[in-house]
Amino acid sequence: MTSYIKIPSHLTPSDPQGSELLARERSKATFDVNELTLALYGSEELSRFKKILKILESDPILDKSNIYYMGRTELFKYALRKDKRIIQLAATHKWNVDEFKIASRLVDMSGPYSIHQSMFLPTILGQGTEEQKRKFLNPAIRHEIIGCYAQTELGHGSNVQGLETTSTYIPETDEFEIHTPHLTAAKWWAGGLGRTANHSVVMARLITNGQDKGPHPFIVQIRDLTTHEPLPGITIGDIGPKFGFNTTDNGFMLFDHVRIPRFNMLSKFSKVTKGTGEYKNPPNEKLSYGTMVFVRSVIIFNAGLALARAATISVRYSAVRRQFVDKENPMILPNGQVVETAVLDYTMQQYRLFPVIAQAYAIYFTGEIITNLYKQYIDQSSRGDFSLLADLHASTSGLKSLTSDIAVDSIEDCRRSCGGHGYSNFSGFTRFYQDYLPNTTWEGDNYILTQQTARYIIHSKQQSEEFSLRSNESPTIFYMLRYLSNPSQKCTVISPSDFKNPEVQLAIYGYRAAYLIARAVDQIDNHKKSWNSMLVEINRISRAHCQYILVHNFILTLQPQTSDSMNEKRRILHNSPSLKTVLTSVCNLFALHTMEKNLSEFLESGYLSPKQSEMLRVQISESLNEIRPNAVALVDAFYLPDYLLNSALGRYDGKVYETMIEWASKEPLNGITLDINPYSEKLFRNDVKAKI
Ligand SMILES: CCCCCCCCCCCCCCCCCCCCC/C=C/C(=O)SCCNC(=O)CCNC(=O)[C@H](O)C(C)(C)COP(=O)(O)OP(=O)(O)OC[C@H]1O[C@@H](n2cnc3c(N)ncnc32)[C@H](O)[C@@H]1OP(=O)(O)O
Ligand SMILES: Cc1cc2nc3c(=O)[nH]c(=O)nc-3n(C[C@H](O)[C@H](O)[C@H](O)COP(=O)(O)OP(=O)(O)OC[C@H]3O[C@@H](n4cnc5c(N)ncnc54)[C@H](O)[C@@H]3O)c2cc1C
Repeated sequence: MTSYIKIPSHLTPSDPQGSELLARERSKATFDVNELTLALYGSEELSRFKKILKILESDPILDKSNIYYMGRTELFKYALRKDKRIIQLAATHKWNVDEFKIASRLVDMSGPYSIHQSMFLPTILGQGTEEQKRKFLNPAIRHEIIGCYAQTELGHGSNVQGLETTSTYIPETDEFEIHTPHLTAAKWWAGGLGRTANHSVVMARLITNGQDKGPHPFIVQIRDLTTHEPLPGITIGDIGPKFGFNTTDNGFMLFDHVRIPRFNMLSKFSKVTKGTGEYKNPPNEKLSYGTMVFVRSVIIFNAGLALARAATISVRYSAVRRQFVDKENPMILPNGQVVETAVLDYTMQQYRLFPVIAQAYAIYFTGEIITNLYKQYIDQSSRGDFSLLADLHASTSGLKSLTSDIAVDSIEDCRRSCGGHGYSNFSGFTRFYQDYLPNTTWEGDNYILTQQTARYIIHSKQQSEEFSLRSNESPTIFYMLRYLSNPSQKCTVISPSDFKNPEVQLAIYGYRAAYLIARAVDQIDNHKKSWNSMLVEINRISRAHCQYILVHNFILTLQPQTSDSMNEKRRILHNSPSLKTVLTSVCNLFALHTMEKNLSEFLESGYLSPKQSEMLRVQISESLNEIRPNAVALVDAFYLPDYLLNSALGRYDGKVYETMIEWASKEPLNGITLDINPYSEKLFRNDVKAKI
């Protein structure tokens, strides 16, 4: 890339250098970073990760050095090129789906093919018959056809039952007719639809024999495979500039009585019979919503990665950035020189950043557990057993909502913790934050999804017989019986360090969730409160329940397990006392900091007393001290390479200032000739001049 300004090469940052500061931090760690990385990824995934990183880093098409200076159209073209390149590399190196996912994660830019991979393929895989998979899935995997997922409409997104696009069965020709009856039925937002896709999953109301069977998925070819023009009767466009996600062409689409073969209704679960138009019910009504459950589970895992990334940038930068001399405890170099204090040493900075490290680990572990639960569901459902679906839907909905909310808030907190440089694109936060933001809205708005979780829990509580039955089976609500059976219990903490006891933590979280649930049920059942009037409480219930799950899963991950049930990752963790010690501090911080942030609910239930809440704060401060020497090592363990971070502030080598000035010198604005004379005639084009 061209440098437009020559920077004097003899200048270096004042001592100590960033690399020296980070090296010092790393030397303080009480555990082996490589060991923790292995415990997070496992040896197989880590070696694949390293192999793929090497390929991507050295590929000129996937070079990221220019992207901070690009406008939307240029960025979109870059994203298209990089999407094509990943597909070519996947073919050359024979990557499997997991390797493809690693590459996409490292290249880190949504693109025109992203929704093809994340929603179009999974929908056909999950909802298509074997014949449909042969026809659509195989060419789609080879990217011979490119698809999108068009569910949301201009007038409806959250309310899937309210979708207006129709798909009417025509027995005479054995076809469906897809139609947009109103402007509000225009498909809107579908990623990849605007300029790229030639096929789409279209969620439309199935009408057969005059009966409306509600939204179902259909495969519709939308563009000509040779000319790439929209097919007759279909109007398509890009929806225009957005808050972020501008490397993807989100589109709109209108249908004017477009015919597709009956074969194109994805029919793994429900069918329409040739000629008679008879409708065969699915085994579970909500199976056509299956792609959303899958993507929500991925969003939970991704929230952990997003937090890890935000924490890595801000913790490393805070170790390099120095401001003021802390007179009571000055930073002294080996040569005796007193220097300004690293901002990471200020307790306020620690209080802002270390909980983000803890959130990343907590959500990462729950993400793994949910991914496994999803796999278990897929396995069982392939044998016709859908019993896990209700619980999976409830937990993925609430956790998707909670974890993406946490991530959005913490990414912004981390950005702000980097001061002014956090506002520069070179921080690595700008597009990362903008592109992460829609996770709180897509795949179900976060407030709406909490209603799904709370309703499942409330129903379970209302039907107490079924509740005790379900609570034995359900991995997510078993705690409630224990606390509901004895509502006058009190928290046993008598000194701050008692808060470190996992049993105590679980009891506090369990009691608070059970209390909120019981109170809401009382309001609904005995005071006849409407659902709408209870929405704020309902949101609280889902959050309380999901926070319990996060804490429970973290504790579970650290508990000794039988060696049979342990995979390689857990074995590494359990065989290393130093890893367990540091992660126990991280787990405590997560549980206690989250408690403090929601303190009013814990106090209100009467389980925790004001005196105990004071002790809680003392213990949080203690946990921050425990984590301090390991802060940089804990983020290093996430193993997020510079190629992914693309951040001047979060570089592994700490060369923050050298990179800032080098990247600034490449700003194209520095290279253009400007006429700054306010009276210059050249400012106006002739047509504009004529109007003056
Ligand atoms: C080399 C190989 C190359 C190949 C490469 C492959 C690479 C693969 C890579 C894959 C990687 C994946 C990565 C993913 C990354 C993530 C990026 C994602 C990008 C996403 C872009 C955005 C897309 C979208 O947003 S699509 C649109 C999403 N829309 C929504 O989510 C709408 C939200 N609304 C709803 O879901 C519903 O309307 C709802 C749930 C709010 C209400 O539904 P309802 O029908 O009105 O139902 P209700 O009356 O409330 O409930 C009735 C009953 O049904 C239960 N229920 C509801 N939903 C479900 C469900 N989904 N599943 C199961 N059960 C459900 C509900 O609980 C009720 O039950 P009962 O109470 O028992 O009656
Ligand atoms: C970047 C991006 C990419 C997307 N990609 C796709 C895609 O590829 N395919 C696709 O089909 N869709 C896509 N979407 C659409 C997305 O799924 C919807 O925007 C999302 O489901 C929210 O629906 P909505 O826009 O209708 O919000 P609305 O439901 O209109 O929400 C507006 C407000 O009303 C509140 N609200 C609504 N109903 C209730 C209620 N019952 N109780 C309480 N509060 C309520 C919500 O909380 C929210 O605050 C994408 C969206 C974005 C931003």
